[in-house]
Amino acid sequence: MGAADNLYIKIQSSLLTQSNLNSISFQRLSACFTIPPSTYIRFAMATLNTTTSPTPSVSSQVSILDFFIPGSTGILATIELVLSMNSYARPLFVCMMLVFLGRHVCRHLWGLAETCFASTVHVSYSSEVYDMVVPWVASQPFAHRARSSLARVGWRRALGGESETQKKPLHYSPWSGTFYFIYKNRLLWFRSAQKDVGYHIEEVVTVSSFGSPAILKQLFDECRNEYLKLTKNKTTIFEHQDGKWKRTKVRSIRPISTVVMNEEEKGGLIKDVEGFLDSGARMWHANRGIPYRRGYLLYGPPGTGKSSLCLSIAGRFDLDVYVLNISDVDSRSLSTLFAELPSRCVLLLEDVDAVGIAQPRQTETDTGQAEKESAKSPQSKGKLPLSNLLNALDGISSQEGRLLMMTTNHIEHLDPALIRAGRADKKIELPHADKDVMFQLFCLVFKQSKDDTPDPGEPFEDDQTVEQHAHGFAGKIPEQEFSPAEIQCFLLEHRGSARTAVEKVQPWMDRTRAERKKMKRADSFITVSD
Ligand SMILES: Nc1ncnc2c1ncn2[C@@H]1O[C@H](COP(=O)(O)OP(=O)(O)OP(=O)(O)O)[C@@H](O)[C@H]1O
Repeated sequence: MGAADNLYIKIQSSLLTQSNLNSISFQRLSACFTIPPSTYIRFAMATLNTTTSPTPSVSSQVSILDFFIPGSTGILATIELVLSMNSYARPLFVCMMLVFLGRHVCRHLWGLAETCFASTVHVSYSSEVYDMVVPWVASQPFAHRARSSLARVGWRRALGGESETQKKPLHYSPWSGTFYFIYKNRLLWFRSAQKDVGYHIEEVVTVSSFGSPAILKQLFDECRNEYLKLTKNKTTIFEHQDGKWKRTKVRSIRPISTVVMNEEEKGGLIKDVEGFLDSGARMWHANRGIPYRRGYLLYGPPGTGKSSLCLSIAGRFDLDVYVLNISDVDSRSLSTLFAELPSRCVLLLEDVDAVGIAQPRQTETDTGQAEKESAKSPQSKGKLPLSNLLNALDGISSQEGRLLMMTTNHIEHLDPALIRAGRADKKIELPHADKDVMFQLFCLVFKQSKDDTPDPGEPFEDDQTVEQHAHGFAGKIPEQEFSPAEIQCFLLEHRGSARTAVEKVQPWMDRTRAERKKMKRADSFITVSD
């Protein structure tokens, strides 16, 4: 048995003679020497069998010392171990200890220098700044060399910076660690970490540098410019997750000319929005004490272009769209979400007649009572009291300068308070297609645009021919029977030939009517059996 083994036995025997102090010392010592506990126990048992002296040894005093100065047993044991080593092992051991201690000292010194001299910018995952900074970081050479990274699918596509043809492209960003890089001749470092934000763990990234934060601001400006370049001519859509807005999609702007509707109504709407977003409008409203907000209600049957119109308006005026899903939000997150809206944006409430708002309506001031009742009633479970929504729409926390767009298929089901003037300043109906809408939809699909690649298998039809067919097409379909979505769907099936589309329209109408009848019958069957 070597000297080191003797030492374990000596110390261990003393540890076992102590009462509850022993377990503490035992663990510390075994951790210090990285000896498996089983080996330790074997030595200890052997010692117990041979050492029967009832008087406390020097080692037992060492164990008591450990109680007062934690870790002292380990240090003393290490010293004793080093002294007992042979001439080759000792320098090796000392070197290892020096490296180990050196690393600790360096880490502490670096931490101290960071605390005293470094500037840091923190960015949380839920912030839009994250989408500006992390893609920039991921595109840097140091990120490609990072040995620890996080892989994601379709991340830059969501930013609009990638062709849609790639299937599930993978993207990597540095993850879990400190990544140093040089930016404008300055040393910067990037870190990512998980932070507990109360109800969930959120990723937070930081970028730091020594000295003034000016260099970090330059970097963040660059990231922002890149982001704006990527999202130029795009409409960014935000949805809420865990009570926070999160960018979910970036779509190409839909030109307003592609939304086919009554031209007078469309022109009126564009003019109204233009006037509202005018540079002097905010001051004009403030001077007159009128809340600087505007609301629109778009109503009509499904597939008549309500959502398309909202998106086109947002694209036309370079506004982001914030989609509020009423059935998925409680009163508390509702006010946070409203407070966090930017000053110029479209707030979209789709299908406001659908589930999600608890009825009957409470008085607007009685919000607490309303919430209690909505929680009690099984039917309204998960529903938001209407009073809360109304308060959020024009309460003090509601952001000025936002455009509210509400869509519904059933205007008759809406509470008058929700669509009163001031909340819905303009009400626009999008009905089923009339002759003009059919004509325009036909031209939209069949007229050649400069970006089209002609299909060599199909005969070329010039604009005049297409218009002639369009008149024929509109003449065959009765007004107010089919939605623009249905007509568009049919036209796309025959997009190779305008002539064929006109020829096939009658069988299509018969088929669609038969399908509707079938669905109605199935619907009434379900209702009766309910
Ligand atoms: N007026 C229209 N002009 C051009 N395209 C339209 C029009 N109406 C519908 N469409 C097309 O039909 C599809 C569905 O349209 P959209 O979602 O805007 O209808 P909606 O009225 O919002 O429907 P829903 O009430 O079911 O939400 C889209 O692809 C859109 O391009």
